[in-house]
Amino acid sequence: MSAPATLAELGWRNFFMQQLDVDELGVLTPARVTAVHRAQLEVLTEDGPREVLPYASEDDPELGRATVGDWLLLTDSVQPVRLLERASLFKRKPPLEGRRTQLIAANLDTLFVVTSCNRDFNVARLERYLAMAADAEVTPVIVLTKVDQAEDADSFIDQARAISRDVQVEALNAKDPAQASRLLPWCGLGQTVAFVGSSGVGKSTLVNTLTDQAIETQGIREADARGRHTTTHREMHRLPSGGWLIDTPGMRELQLTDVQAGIEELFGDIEELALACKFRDCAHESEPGCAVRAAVEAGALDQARVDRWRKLAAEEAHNTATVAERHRRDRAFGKMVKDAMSAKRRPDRS
Ligand SMILES: Nc1nc2c(ncn2[C@@H]2O[C@H](COP(=O)(O)OP(=O)(O)OP(=O)(O)O)[C@@H](O)[C@H]2O)c(=O)[nH]1
Ligand SMILES: [Zn+2]
Repeated sequence: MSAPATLAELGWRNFFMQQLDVDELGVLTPARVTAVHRAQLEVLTEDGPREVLPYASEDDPELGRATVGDWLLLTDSVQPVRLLERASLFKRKPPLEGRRTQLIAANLDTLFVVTSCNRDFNVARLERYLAMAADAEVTPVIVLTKVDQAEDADSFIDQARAISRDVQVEALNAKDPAQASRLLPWCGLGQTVAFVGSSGVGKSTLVNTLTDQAIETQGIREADARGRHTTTHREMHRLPSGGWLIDTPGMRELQLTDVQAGIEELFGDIEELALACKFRDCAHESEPGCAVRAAVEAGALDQARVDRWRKLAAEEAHNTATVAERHRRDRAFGKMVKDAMSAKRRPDRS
């Protein structure tokens, strides 16, 4: 797995090549970012892995920061020369005003949107994922897992197909290598993919089946030069089929992003109705003066849509809380590191 890869194997293509001047061609080394840390980036070049300093373009400090999947141009120095324009980018607006946009992953080719043929299946959520993929300029593929456990897998497949004619749907048993291999056409040489979907839908199972090796949730164990297994921080992993899997916390949280905007867009009519409920904290169940229930009873509103809206809104409330909580913890940790670093640096300054 740590054997050097050619540029093409790393995902290099004309789109990136064209961004180099003739005089840069022989001099600068293209490098793909495989992990982002506070103080350094892990990259892969044709000659193997390297560590360089984080990079931010002066022209665009907001979006011009190198993230996982990005292409950088290097000299022998640890300071990258330039960030190449991206073919695609997953980013996320910060939940708080004034904070920087979070860059999640760059230069993905395919986003596998995974859901199961069971209660996880949710058309609205799928639509939201597809919208995110479109926004990032990445091709989405809907993957329906657990067909082996569903009595009526066809009805899920039909519903998924009905969402968009432009989106391919693959229905499979994630545990069966022969069926999982139907995703291989998207995971070929130099292709970069990622999996998104709720917890428990079979993302790890699919990756395991595709890589035919045990992958721990915390990190992928890769053999080092001596054949020892070491857990690396790498966030971009090579698949045996020649593709690259991007697996980062940000990617895993993608489902939670900008959900509020999505809910407003998909269920704006219901949210508006809810404003007319007698009680501000109306659960739209048995409260008197519930405008939402009244609309359902009058046949103006579909109960199934109301249920979907309530489930999504509840999920969003839960997720926002957990993300906010995690960010609080991250910030506390970040501060601790910063304090420790400045304590170490202080003697040199004086
Ligand atoms: N029978 C069957 N079981 C499946 C299938 N896909 C996943 N499972 C099982 O469902 C459970 C959850 O699968 P995971 O692969 O851990 O789900 P995940 O999406 O990675 O979940 P998180 O790591 O929490 O995000 C495991 O016990 C799998 O064995 C499938 O297609 N068929
Ligand atoms: Zn109500």
